[in-house]
Amino acid sequence: MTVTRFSIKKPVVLMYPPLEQAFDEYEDLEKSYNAVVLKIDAKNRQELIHDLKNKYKDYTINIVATSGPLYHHYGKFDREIIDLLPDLKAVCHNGAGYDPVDIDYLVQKNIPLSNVVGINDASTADTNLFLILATMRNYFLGNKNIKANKWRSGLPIGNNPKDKTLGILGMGGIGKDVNRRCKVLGFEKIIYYRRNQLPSEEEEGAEFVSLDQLLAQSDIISINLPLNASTHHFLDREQFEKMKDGVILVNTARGAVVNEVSLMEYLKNGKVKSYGSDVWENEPWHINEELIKMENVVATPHMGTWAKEVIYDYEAFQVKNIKHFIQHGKVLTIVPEQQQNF
Ligand SMILES: O=CC(=O)O
Repeated sequence: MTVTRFSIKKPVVLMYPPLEQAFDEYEDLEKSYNAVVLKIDAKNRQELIHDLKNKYKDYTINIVATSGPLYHHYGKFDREIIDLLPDLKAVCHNGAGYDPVDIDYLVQKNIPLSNVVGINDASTADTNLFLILATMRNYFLGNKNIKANKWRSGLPIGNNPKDKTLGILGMGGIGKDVNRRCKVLGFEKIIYYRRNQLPSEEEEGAEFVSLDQLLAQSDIISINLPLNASTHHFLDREQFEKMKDGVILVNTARGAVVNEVSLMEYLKNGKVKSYGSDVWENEPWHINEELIKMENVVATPHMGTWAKEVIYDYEAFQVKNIKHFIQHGKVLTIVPEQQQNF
């Protein structure tokens, strides 16, 4: 297939690495959409800035394909980088959470940003479920014990979901999938908090409560809020004080939704019994080592979407957004901050 009616005649797509799976989709972008795909190979932010000023200076880069790992290599896709791209018309992010991109600056510049919607829900909820069970039943300590030839010696006894209340903080796509999975585990009650109550068919049996009620009633709190300016350190001392003694926290959202320094105090004094998390403030290179090494912390390195099928679908979805923009001058899944403008 050759697409002929472009709203951008000679699209140039700058790609932040790494491409893991959907090579065929990117090839099609080059073949059928007449696009030039530039794959960044800079080793760090300084090199990237140097390349944008020199190696790529003669390209009219219209679209940038960003990804979570870009942040690991180059830091935020922010004003400093965006200002080096005078022909930029759209940014298509390969991820549901787009905190590695400076959305405020894109809003100011009227440049649309798309993210990936829906694809990561089930896979992240699976990780959530793993962390809930690992923390409630101490499977992670059991794993350590048996490898040290200690069987159950010194292994604290776990708890079942029976008689327990699970609180889901943030009931978007992932929160809803957590609810579906946890319903079969036999919790006494599943409650949730979000800005607005969901229609009952989307609640699927979970009960809408206020934030304070959720903090006070939950035995396990599942954190499923996106990270943005209003959710940064959403859980801090004030909220920990309102929780039940011995509460368990599980986080597959973003590390910085929790103030990790305060959390450590509450993990040490036992108010928080354990913390299961896939996400960390300042991941991946500057995570709080003291926190991840604590006995009552189950830590995984952001594996919520780390499944071959999800990565392929993410990349293919990103390409779909790019193609749509090339053809129609619009992205398919504009982020909430820009929904009124595009
Ligand atoms: O963390 C995963 C994502 O934002 O897609």
